[in-house]
Amino acid sequence: MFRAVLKSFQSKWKSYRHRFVPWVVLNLSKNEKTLRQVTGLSKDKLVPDEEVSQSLLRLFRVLLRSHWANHGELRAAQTPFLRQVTSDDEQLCGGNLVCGDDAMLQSLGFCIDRKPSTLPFAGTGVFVTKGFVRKGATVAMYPGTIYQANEPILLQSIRNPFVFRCIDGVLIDGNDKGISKMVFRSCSGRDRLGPFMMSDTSWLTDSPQNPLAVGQYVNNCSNERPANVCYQEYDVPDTFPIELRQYLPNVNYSHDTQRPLRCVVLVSLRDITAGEELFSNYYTIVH
Ligand SMILES: C[S@@+](CC[C@H](N)C(=O)[O-])C[C@H]1O[C@@H](n2cnc3c(N)ncnc32)[C@H](O)[C@@H]1O
Repeated sequence: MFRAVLKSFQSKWKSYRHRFVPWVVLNLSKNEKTLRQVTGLSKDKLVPDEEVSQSLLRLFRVLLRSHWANHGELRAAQTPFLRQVTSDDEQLCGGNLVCGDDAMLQSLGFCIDRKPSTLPFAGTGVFVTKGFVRKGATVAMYPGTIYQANEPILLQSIRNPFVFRCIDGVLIDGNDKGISKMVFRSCSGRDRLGPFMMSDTSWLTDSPQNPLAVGQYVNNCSNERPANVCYQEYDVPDTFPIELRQYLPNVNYSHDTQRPLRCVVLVSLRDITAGEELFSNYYTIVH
């Protein structure tokens, strides 16, 4: 009997696409109705990676332009890409600088922010605060340190509800406190390339430079509050401009990782209006 239960648990466990490890263990039998079911890994992507890239590039270009105007030291690091972004955007925006919320509203058509969840005892949640989110939009990013399947995360994972698991065993530690925070800062400092940072550490504060980087605070859906966003893996392509990587809220734990940087984005499952809280699905079963 015990063996049969264990076997069923193991097979269920293996097919989970994303999971917050401690949360799944405690809630495995709850809310079966809210499980997201997909029929194959390739079907799990709601939008193509190219669309995700386009959204990120649109936002990051606006952020870069504002950063450029406010940080004189960047001007010393002129590259053809920087020259092009600043001159293009001057024409597009008529010289008006925007940052934070405004950058998001201008480039994506909506803003998101953290606030107390509408669910009892669920702590902080993430809300659409302005504008309108169309189905299939990139609504948020899941920030944190990336651990490949064979890398040790034991200390950082103790009592940590922000450890997110992808199907290939890659883990993302999105905790913005304690040892997780120290690890992220240290890896981010290590990976800079000349004048360019390869990742953004400001998601560890109350005001992230990249306003999408709050996806770790999105709460799990329930029977009453169905999911309106879902997780989607996004491996940063080699062609992603070096000058814009400073807005990526992820960094590899190991400095010699031989694969593209893993990010996870949250994509809207339907149109979402201002005032709505975002709910994801902590469990996805791949058949
Ligand atoms: C990744 S964190 C999400 C952010 C969290 N709300 C916070 O304020 O830190 C996951 C934790 O949020 C809480 N949570 C998420 N969804 C919930 C729900 N539907 N009801 C109650 N608590 C929830 C659980 O404590 C869970 O371990």
